[in-house]
Amino acid sequence: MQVAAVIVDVPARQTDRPFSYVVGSELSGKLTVGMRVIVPFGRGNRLIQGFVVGITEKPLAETSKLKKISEVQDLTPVLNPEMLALADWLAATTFSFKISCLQTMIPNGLRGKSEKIVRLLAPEKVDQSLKDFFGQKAEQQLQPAKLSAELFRKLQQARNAGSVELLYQVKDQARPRQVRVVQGLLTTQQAQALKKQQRANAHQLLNVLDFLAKNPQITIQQQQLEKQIGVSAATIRTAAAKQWLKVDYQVVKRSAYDLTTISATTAKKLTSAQQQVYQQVAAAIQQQTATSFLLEGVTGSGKTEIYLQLMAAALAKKQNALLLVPEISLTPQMVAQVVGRFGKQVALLHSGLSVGERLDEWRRIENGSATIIVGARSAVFAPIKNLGIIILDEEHESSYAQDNMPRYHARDVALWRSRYHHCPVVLGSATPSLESRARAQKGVYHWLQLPERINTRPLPAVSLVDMRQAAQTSHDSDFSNELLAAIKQRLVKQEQIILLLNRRGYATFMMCRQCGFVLKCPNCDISLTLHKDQQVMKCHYCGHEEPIPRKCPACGSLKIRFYGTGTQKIQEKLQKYFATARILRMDVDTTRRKGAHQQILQRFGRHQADILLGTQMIAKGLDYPDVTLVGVLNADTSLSLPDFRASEQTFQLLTQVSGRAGRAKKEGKVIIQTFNPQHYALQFAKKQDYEKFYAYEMRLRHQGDYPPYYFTIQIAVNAVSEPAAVKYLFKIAHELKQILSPEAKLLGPVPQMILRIKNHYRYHLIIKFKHEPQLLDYLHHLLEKSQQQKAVQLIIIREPTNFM
Ligand SMILES: Nc1ncnc2c1ncn2[C@@H]1O[C@H](COP(=O)(O)OP(=O)(O)OP(=O)(O)O)[C@@H](O)[C@H]1O
Ligand SMILES: [Zn+2]
Ligand SMILES: [Zn+2]
Repeated sequence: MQVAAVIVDVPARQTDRPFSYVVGSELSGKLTVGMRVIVPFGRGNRLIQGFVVGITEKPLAETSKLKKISEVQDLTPVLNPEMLALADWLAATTFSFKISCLQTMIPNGLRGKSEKIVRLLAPEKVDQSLKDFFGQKAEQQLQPAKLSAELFRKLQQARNAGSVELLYQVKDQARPRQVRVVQGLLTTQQAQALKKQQRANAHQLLNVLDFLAKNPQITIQQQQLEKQIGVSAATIRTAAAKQWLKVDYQVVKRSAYDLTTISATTAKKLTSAQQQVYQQVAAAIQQQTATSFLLEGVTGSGKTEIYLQLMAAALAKKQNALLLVPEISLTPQMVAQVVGRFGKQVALLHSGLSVGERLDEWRRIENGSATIIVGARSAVFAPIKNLGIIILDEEHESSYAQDNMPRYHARDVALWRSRYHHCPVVLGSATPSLESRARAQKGVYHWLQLPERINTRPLPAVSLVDMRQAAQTSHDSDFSNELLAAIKQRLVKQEQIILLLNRRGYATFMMCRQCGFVLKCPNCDISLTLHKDQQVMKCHYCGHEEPIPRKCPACGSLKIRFYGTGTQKIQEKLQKYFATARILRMDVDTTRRKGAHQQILQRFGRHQADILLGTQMIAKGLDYPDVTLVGVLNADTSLSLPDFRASEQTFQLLTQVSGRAGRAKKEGKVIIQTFNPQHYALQFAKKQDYEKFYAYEMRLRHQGDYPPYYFTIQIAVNAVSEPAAVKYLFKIAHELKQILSPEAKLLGPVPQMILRIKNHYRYHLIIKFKHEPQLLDYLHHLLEKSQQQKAVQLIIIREPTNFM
């Protein structure tokens, strides 16, 4: 008898292991490892999705108590052996549930959503309200939240009485896309005859019939007919009923990009500096060695062109290539470059795609019709076979680390896959993370450098404006006179400007000047941000919204003020200063709509706007020749965070955004406004001197026993009850003290920077260590035991991106 080991879709500690199911004879030969199945689970035998991770033969006697697989969802496995092995590794190293790892590897569209269905068994036994609920149908989807309490109670009673049955159904979230196509059934004469008889009274319909008759071979999308000839769907229905035309369905592939708008590009002749870098990596592609390269190249040094030619080298060997970019660098420019070079063999995976588009791209990768894959973090799991090279651009970006389970870093996964495929990895950045740079220095990574811009273009001159002094001469606390003058100058010369302000919204908090009251989120310990365009106060942590108060909620005074500055307010001010300037704003609020992000950048790229104002979204990857001024309104936002990486991230952000200026013929200039002009991160950013920054920061990290000198693990607990969280974490701290060696350091337990989010209290501790052979076992054991802690959530994060 065949028995399958199945990881079920119940993300919990208790169920984090394979369950055994009998493979019925009807499935024998059809089921293989890596397929999705539907299985009954638990006492109620509800149907849920699972992944087959093993199949064995067992004597019949041993299988009598086992449940049977209900359904197989795939004809071919969705997870190949590489992905299954990767999931094992990922679950173990990131303290994650196996099911979470498996699901991360497949597109959302294939993640089965379990639906509750109620079926009416005995219509004669139920009352009118239930009959109305079912209407003409025998089955209805059950969404308790959408039912009245009364109706829900009646359904339960009917279920107990046996007149209604409760079922579970698992469905893929996306299906192949189908469109309606139309084909004519009349000859030209027949269509003309109808016209004469005026039988078809609608003028447009006659045109349609005429068109179809003249093109007997054509099947045309109904939507297209509706748009081009202006015929309505109803008219087409009528015509179909009269057998004048035929309406059918056709499966079409959704596309992640529009090939018609992208022009082909050819390889540039590499400069000798580029050539040197290229040759070393190309040699590793040829020899199929899993070498890891750190490519440290200043902004505008031509890293992208090297990536493109390395991918071409892999293709020439009949191998495939993976290019990872931070979400926000997936700009129209990047897409145009890669698609322009490689055409329709490119697959794109990014969050702007619909569930269906993503699924179609994934299928193209899986069946080998896409050979070049470009995508953000999760694309590191793309089911590419025969990888020839992996490139991770802007490797220092924190968006490569996922902050919910599985808490993986795309860089680590890329390194794992490179070993699996025996192919090189290139980690590229103008400002590498300290970790990567330290590894390069130790020889763990092969270190490649591009110290100059293409054509020895100079890096832009950077000046710091001390906002403490500026306040004495400028009336505006957001804009110094220098910055305003520089903007004006560029506008006159019809050059472009990029402005960075790392805060969205209008004003960051509301305070009462009478009593000092600050309006906070009811669910989180954080003040609410004013969003003027939507006329609400918003919490940026939980999404809570409430009306803008007209008087103080505490004392009733009318003397309330909105303080702090967000992108909306800056946009308003800019427009006042420069009435005719065309300003684009790019932040979470303006890019929510699908494709909005692309549209904004396209308009800016075509020079249909003068100023691009935005949050850190605008800092990376942009390459526009007319941008000659970059302004940073408040460089201190990220500097003031209580985190050991605050300086590093500030330096990286400032260097990246500065690098947008003066990339072509015209000289670039950067103005950074700050209240901390003496801070080393700002001083080194001013000089754009990564080397000095690195040396200085490493010294501090060494003194403070921080990464990359120490490994770190964060243990966080969340609970509705604050004492429960505290008590649990102190118990863990106590146990840790018993097992850790004197060399290891324990920070905390302390409250996290924001103590309460979504009504959960958050405490954490940090372990810094070099070599603790017992620690990982203890942590796995701790997670195992944590299932008894129902009211407290335990989260273990290896190498957290911050200590907040
Ligand atoms: N070999 C070459 N000859 C001529 N122009 C080149 C060459 N290589 C790159 N360029 C051009 O130089 C500019 C900068 O290159 P690119 O955008 O690749 O830099 P980058 O290193 O990726 O920069 P960043 O880190 O700032 O994104 C681009 O406009 C690119 O087209
Ligand atoms: Zn008040
Ligand atoms: Zn909130």
